[in-house]
Amino acid sequence: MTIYFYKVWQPYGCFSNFSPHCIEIDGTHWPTVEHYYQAQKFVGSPDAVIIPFIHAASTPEEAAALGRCSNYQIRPDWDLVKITVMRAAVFKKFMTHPEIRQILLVTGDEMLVEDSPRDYFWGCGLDKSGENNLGKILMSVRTEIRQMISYSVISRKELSP
Ligand SMILES: Nc1nc(O)c(N)c(N[C@@H]2O[C@H](COP(=O)(O)O)[C@@H](O)[C@H]2O)n1
Repeated sequence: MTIYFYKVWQPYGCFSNFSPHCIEIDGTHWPTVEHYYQAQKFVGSPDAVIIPFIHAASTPEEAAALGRCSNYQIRPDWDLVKITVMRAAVFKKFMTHPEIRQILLVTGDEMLVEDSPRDYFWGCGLDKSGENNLGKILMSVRTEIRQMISYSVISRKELSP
């Protein structure tokens, strides 16, 4: 059975990048994956001054609005790096928070799909034909964490709620 997720307050809302699960990457603390992801659009760009404002945004929605503002110039290699950037952040989120790691692992081998009606890249889009790259990342993170458990890189005990 395919598992659809989208908004934070809906079932499996912890799979959304807008969920309130902080991450630390390269020594910087980010309130959500969305804050980190949106800020990375401007690393090395002429508009890098926007990064601290995205970092300080009071909600992920605000961070996303700043990151999507067409007045600011995105780094030229963004399309090449955005999947790698997103995967690193999503992996960090599920390594940091054992309670949602457990939710992810309990989905077994089910297909995970971001049910965004507008986003055909990260989600499946309105007609479900989208690329679902966020769902693919979550499934790949799930596989990686499972492998780490079987190699005992993280202990089974650590996975107990
Ligand atoms: N929960 C949620 N609410 C929204 O309004 C969304 N658009 C999304 N999708 C996420 O948006 C991010 C993509 O942003 P860009 O289009 O690249 O600026 C990404 O995190 C999607 O998962 N989710």
